[in-house]
Order: sequence, then structure tokens, then C-alpha cells
Amino acid sequence: MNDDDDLMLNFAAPVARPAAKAKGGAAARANGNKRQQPPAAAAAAPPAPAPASATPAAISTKRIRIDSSKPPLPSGRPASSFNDPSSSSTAGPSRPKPGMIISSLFSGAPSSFTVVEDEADSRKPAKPTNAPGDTSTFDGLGLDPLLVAHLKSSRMSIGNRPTGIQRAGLPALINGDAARDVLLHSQTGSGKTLTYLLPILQSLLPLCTETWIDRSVGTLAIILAPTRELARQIYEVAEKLCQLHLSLKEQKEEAAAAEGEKEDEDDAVRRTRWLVPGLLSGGSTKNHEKARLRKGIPILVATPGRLLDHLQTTSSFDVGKCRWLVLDEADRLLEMGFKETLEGILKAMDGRRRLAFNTAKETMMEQRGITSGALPNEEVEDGTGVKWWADPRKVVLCSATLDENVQMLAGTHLRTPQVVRGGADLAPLKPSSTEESGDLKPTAKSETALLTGGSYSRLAAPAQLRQHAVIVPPKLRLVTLIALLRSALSRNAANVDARRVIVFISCTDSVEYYWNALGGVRMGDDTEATDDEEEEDIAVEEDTSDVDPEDGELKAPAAKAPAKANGKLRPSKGKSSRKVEKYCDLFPKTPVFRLHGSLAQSDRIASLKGFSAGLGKKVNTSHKEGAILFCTSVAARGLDLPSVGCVIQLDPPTEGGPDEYLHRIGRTARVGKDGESWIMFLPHEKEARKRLEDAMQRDVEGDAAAKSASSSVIAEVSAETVLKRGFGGRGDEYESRATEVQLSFERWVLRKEEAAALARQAFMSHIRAYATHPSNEKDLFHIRFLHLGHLAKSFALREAPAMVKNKARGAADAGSGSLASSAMLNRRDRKREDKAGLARGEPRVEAHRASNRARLAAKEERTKDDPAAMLAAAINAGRKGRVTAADADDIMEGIDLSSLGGAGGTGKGAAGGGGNRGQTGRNSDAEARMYAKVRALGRQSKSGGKLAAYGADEFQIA
Ligand SMILES: Nc1ncnc2c1ncn2[C@@H]1O[C@H](COP(=O)(O)OP(=O)(O)OP(=O)(O)O)[C@@H](O)[C@H]1O
Repeated sequence: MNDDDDLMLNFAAPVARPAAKAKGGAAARANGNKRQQPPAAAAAAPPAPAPASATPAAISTKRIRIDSSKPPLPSGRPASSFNDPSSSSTAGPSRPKPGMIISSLFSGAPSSFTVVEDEADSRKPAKPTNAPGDTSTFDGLGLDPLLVAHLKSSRMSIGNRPTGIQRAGLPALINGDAARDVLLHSQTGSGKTLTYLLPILQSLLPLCTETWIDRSVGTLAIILAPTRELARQIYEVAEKLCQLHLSLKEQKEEAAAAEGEKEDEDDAVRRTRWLVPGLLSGGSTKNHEKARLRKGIPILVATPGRLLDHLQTTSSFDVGKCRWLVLDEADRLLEMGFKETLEGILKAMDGRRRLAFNTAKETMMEQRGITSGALPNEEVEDGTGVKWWADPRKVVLCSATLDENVQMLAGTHLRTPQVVRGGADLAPLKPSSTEESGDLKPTAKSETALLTGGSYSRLAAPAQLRQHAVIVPPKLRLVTLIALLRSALSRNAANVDARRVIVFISCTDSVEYYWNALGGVRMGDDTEATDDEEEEDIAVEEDTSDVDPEDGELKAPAAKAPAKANGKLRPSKGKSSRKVEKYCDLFPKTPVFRLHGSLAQSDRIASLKGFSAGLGKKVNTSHKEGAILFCTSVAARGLDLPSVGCVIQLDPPTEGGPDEYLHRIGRTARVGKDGESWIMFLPHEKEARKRLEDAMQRDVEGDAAAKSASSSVIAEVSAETVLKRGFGGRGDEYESRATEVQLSFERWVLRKEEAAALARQAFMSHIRAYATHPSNEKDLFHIRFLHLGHLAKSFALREAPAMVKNKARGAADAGSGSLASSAMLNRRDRKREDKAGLARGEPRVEAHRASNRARLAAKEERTKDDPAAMLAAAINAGRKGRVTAADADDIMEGIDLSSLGGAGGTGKGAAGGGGNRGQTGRNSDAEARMYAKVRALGRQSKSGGKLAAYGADEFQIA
């Protein structure tokens, strides 16, 4: 984008443009662009894509996108030596005071470290595979000059170089076969949004010359996105696109005014500005949305649940003339269980279209006194004189991954779909080439192999993205995370734009915990925080349910609200807690944000805006010192956050496997930019790195360019290397620094019961989330392999796991009154809604219920003979907020706590190599013995509080 200026000189020669309609020009100006009636016999052809010629002109308008600028540095808290990883100060950790609790991170850490040299940095920087091309231009692809000029303007700042998917997709969507739907398949961050938005706008622009048409014409394009955030992001891009100059004259005038030249009087095609986007994502009240729909929203961006709701209940919602339906992140839409909703939407839209068409046809026949046979369908027009139904509605399905579900959807609902792919090699598009585009036959079931087996299915990360995996013993997870953050922030010191870091975590409670903990830790001393600081320290959000009944949006898993502890904790009762950023002593000038499905919508928006642009008292406009975002997988798909230099996965994805991994790392290295990613594995999960690599390698098989770009290599780096880099110092000094950091977190947890409650809750939820890894990953990700005591350390907990569980349960019981009653209320509300829906015979509710019933029946069938599956089901129930205290007991007791025996060896070893219980069958004797032991441990810990009796001295119960 920096070389936009150069590109301005390289515009292609003007291309032919169909004669512009004269009406609406001078006449429209004379009438002040008032709405006119169409000429009676105006058999206006459906506006066709109209490549036009123009001399591009510079446009200078205010920039809308929030970008980084450079505010003065804020003054943070007194920085300790930790704020300089390169410092070689010999100051060690604070000396233990009498009675102070000592926590050792490094003594007894499993066989110290196996040093695996980080070869990542010595790897040759790869050629970006999702960057804009070098030769092709947007105007060369037949894009309207108005749009080309707009893309180059400071409003859009895109330039004139299309990315691979744009080179392939724009011609297919602008000039392609009108009778075929399109499946866009491309790498993350390759510009898919513009690939469908530009053709939509181009096809609708000619309608703006018809001055008798306005937004009351109804909805002409619908874009569906799985989450509110993504929907909002697409809406914002559409909004910016729609702010283009509507005539070349306007552009010339502006350019002339800027350059002091005399304006040119020719080319006075006038367009009226009614082409506006709207957003329906459940963010505002339904009545408000209904009012907006009544007015008309020509380009509508929506989440599926809300859209179907309006299709079923809002009679003024006019989609009879809709020409485009885009399903963005189609794989995610399906994963989130929107299949029936999507089918409902398609059915409802077809119905409305048929109805509108029949009405128009009957009116025409009546007016002309002719029979149906004398009026071909493609000649049917409505009162506007536009033949809306001449071409079928175009469905565009976008996905970075082509799994079986996407293929099924495409095969069932798309008309002879054309698969359009953005090549990794950025070669100029050859539309007929199977390398770039291919045919997908309508019978998806039989054609599945065609797509997955060949070179169609691609799971490739951008080649310039440097991927790393770090194998971390559980008790070093917290300090390794801090080290990674510090390195990422300091590594990109020279590149302000790349200093944003995203950290993916498995569950909402853990996100809340780490966000609060980072804001709460104090380095350099162990004094109490002031009362004010204490008040500000902890902010928690109340859980809502898994699925928002309004927009069907999936919430992050296991989001139980932390229970009231000693009557002090302040659950936010769904109210927005206004403070969305925190600052940490370890990187005092870097704001830390969080994002998960249980946050109030206003906080979600504020957090995203803050992370993207800068917010808060200390940094006013942008983040010179970077920004950190802790989030669940809710942020994995589609979000286009500017200049993310690094993605860290503290927890590997619990669902979605390599696809989810790919989407998460796709938040960095976007559109040819540089980026790095880190994923943490526990020692027993080590093999997972190879599996990810293999999955990506398999997927690029046959694609020499992508293979040679080695985009699938995940370099293994030792925890020691990461800690050394992150904490600096000479020799083993990094160990004492890391220990001091760990101690500071532990002090924070010990100091306040609220903090301890958060930590316990996060620990429990983490284990529940861990248990949801799919069965084909259980050989690596099984809760029985977890060393719970060491894992507790990564939440800065000093308590034994059994005690953590008991206390968490106690706290939950204490707070159960309000939580339970609010859950009851939610349930009652939903029941009432379902009842009302059924009474009205709403397919949405029926479909929802039917699918739930089918799912439950299938689950029961699967789990009835398998205790492991029953346990997993209980844990799953926990993710949905339905876990009871007894379930929690079962979960904790179901884990092989013999690992607590210290001398007993690792969790995996103690599991006796039994593997998955579901696979090997249940040894009831052994299980009974294990439960007995667990209960004994529990009793022992309750009466004496001395798990050390079992050699579990790492818990250091005082
Ligand atoms: N031709 C281009 N030149 C420069 N920047 C571009 C171009 N096309 C798109 N972009 C920018 O690239 C970024 C990523 O685009 P977009 O979000 O559409 O990617 P995506 O393919 O949808 O990614 P994901 O799969 O992660 O959702 C956006 O900030 C967009 O403005």
C-alpha cells in the first residue's frame, strides 16, 4: 500500500464503456435529483456490469479506517528490570521473607529443558503468498472506474493491485456465467471481502442512474456472517465502499479543486445515493431493525439467526428482488450449527422471490391484456421498469477451508457452482485453468472426492508467516506466555505497526483470569495494592448461554460466572463493565484487551476498537507500544484486525483441529504482511505439532509452489529458548526473573479472595474445555494426562487441585442463588419464546427443537455403554453451563489424580498406558481403587491440608 503513489502513474488505458443512460443527468440536476416516474414503456434492461473508462483522479477525503498514529508515550508504573528483556542486571528475585511462601519453578521441572535450537529465525524469509499481485490492476479486471478510483483513494487505501483471489474472483463474479454460483476458496487474509463486495456494488451501481429508484426498492444483496464481530466488520467495509464518488465529474471536480485546474464539463452521468448498507446482527432491538427494514436496506449484512427471524416475522422486509446472497465463512456457519437456519433462509428467500415475480408478471399481463405464454419470464419487470428476475440470484460461498460440510452445502444449494481459488503463486489468472478455478458438480456427495482428493482442498498458511511451537512443562506455561509477549513486543519495536499480539485461550473464564491477572500483578514488591487499585483490579462478566437466541451467535465455552466469594465479587449482571483495557507492570505502556462471547456487546465492540486503534487513559490514539488481545476462538475467523504481528495460542484449539489452527494464525501475516505465530504444547502433546504440520503438508500435496514455500513448517522451539529471550539476563538469570514473575502472580492470587476465585474458576473451566478435544485427539489431549498440580501453577494457584475444586464448588454454592435463578429465568424466557413460536408454527423453533432432539438421541446412543463418553458428555454439559457440583466432582475424580503422588511419575505414566478408557474398556476394579484414592486424598487435604504427605510438595500448602 505504500507504493500506491507509484501505482497511480500506471493506470491502464481506458476501456470501453456501454453508453451511459442520459436520463437522470441534466434533468435530474434540474429537479434536484427528485424521484421521477419511469417512462411508461421503459423496458430498462437489467443493469449490466459496466466496465467504463475514466481518467483516474486523486481523491482526498477524510480517512475513515482507524489506524495507528503516534501518541506520546504514557508514563506507566515504575518499571522493574523486567521491562527490559535485554537488561543483564544481576538483581535476582526478591528475597524470601520469614514466613513467606517459596515457589520453585525450576527445581524439579521435568528433566530441565531439552534445548531445541530455534531455527525459525534462520529460515529464509519466504515470498508472501497472499500479497497483492505485481502486474494486474483492478481496472484491468474490468472494475468500474468509480470503484477503482475509490479503492485508490485515501478513504479505502487499497491501491490498484488485486490479490490472487481478487484476480480470480472478480472476473468470475463480474463477467462470469450468470447461471452459475461461485465458491470462493482462498487463504486467510487474502482479501475475500472485497472479492465479493466489489462485484455486488458494480452490478448495482447502474441502478443509481435511475432516479425513480431509491432504497425502498428493498434488499438487493445479503451477506451472512457467523458472528456479530465479523458481520460488523463486513458492514464497515461495505459502508466505506458505498462512500465512493458517484460520478466521474465529482472526482474530476475534486481533483481540479485540489490542483487549482479548471473543471471539465463533460461526463455528467448522475447517480443518486441510495445504495447504502445496513447491519442486522441482534445488536439493536427488533423493532428498531424492523423500522430500518421498512425504509429499505439495499445491501444487508446479517447474522443468520436474526435474518431468518426477520424473514419470518417482518412483512415489510422485501427480498423479492434480491440479486446476491453471500455466505461468508461458510465452514464456520456450518460448524456453528446454522445448516437448518441457512436452509430456512434460502427457502424463505426463494418463496419471496417467486411471490414478487408472480405478482409482477400478473400485473404486466393484466396491463397488457396478454396471456402468460406471451410474456417470457426474463421480460418480466416491475413498476421501476427493471427486469429484476432476468438473471437468477447469485449465491457466493466463501471459505478458507473446504471441508465436507461446505462441499455438501455447495453441492446442494449452489447452481453448478464454480470453484474460484486464489493461487499461492500469485500467477495472473487463467479463468479456465483448473489451477485457479474449477467446476463443482451439484451432487456433492458423489463429488466430494473430487474436491478433497485433488488439489482443490488447501490448508495452507501464508508462506511468509513464521510458525513456531513451544513445548512447555505445565508449571511454566504462565511465565512462558509472559516471555513470549515480551519478546513479541520488543522484537517488533522497530515496526510499530506489527506490535499487536493476539493470545488465544480455550475458555472464557481463562480469558477473564489472564486479563484480570495481568492488570493486577505488581512487580518489584509484594506490598498490598491500594483500595482504589483493588476496586479496579477485577472485572468479570456474567455468562449468558451458549447460543444467543436472538442471533444464534455461539458463545465461548464454559463461561460460568465466577461465583460470589465472601460476598465481595461483583458479577456484572450482563451490564457492560466500561473498562475494557488493562495495563500490566510487565509491559506498562501496552494496553491489554479481551474478547469472548460472554462480554456485553458494547464491550466487545469497544475492545476490538481499542485493540485496533488505541483507547484508554494512558494511550490516547494508538499503540506505539503495541496492544495485546486475550480471546477465545470467537476471534479466530474472519476478523481483520490491523497489523497483528504475532499470534500466540496458549491453548491449542479444542475443536476444529488444523482448520481452526489455520484460522487463528491467519489473524497475522495478512495481505502479504510479515507475521509470526506460536503455539504451546504440553510435553505429552508434543506429537501434535507434527500432526498439524502433516495435515498442512498433505493439503498442499501436488502444489509445487506452495510446497516449496514451506508454508507448513512449524519450527519447534524449546521453552528455555523462549524464556531466555523473554526475560534476558546472563546465564541462568532468566530463571530467577521468571520465578519472580510467577511469584508476583501468585501474590496477586493470594492477596484477594476474588482473584483466587477467578483463578480457581479458570482452572476448572480450563480442564472442562480440555476434555472437549475430539475423540481422534484424545490419545494426545486427554485430561488423564494432565499434571493438575503443575497446571494449577499456570493459574498462579498454590492450592492442590482437589482443594481448588472444593473451594470453587463452595463458592459456586454460595453464589448459586442468584446464578441459578438467573439461569432459571433464561430457561423460562426461552421456553416461553419456543411456545409462542410453536403456536405460530414457526419453522425456526421447530427446526431448532427437532435438531436438538436428534442430536440428543444420537448422543445418548453413542454414550450409553461408554463411561468415558458419559464423562465427556457431562463435561460438555459443563461447557454449556449445565454442569452441577456433582458433575464437577465426577470430572475431577474421573481424572487420574495419582499424578499427584509426586514420586508416582507423570500423569501419563500413572495412567498406566491405559489410553482412552472408551477404547480399552473400563477396568472397574482399577477405577474403584482410583476413586478411593482420590477421596482419601480429598479427606486428607481437608483435615490436615497437607498433600505434601503424598509427596506433592510442589503445592507448598503452608
Ligand atoms: N488488493 C488489496 N490490496 C491491499 N490490501 C487489500 C487488498 N484487498 C484486501 N485488502 C485488505 O486486506 C485485509 C484482509 O482482507 P479480508 O478481511 O477481506 O481477508 P479474508 O480473505 O476475508 O481473510 P479471512 O479469511 O481471515 O477472513 C483487509 O484489511 C483489506 O482491506
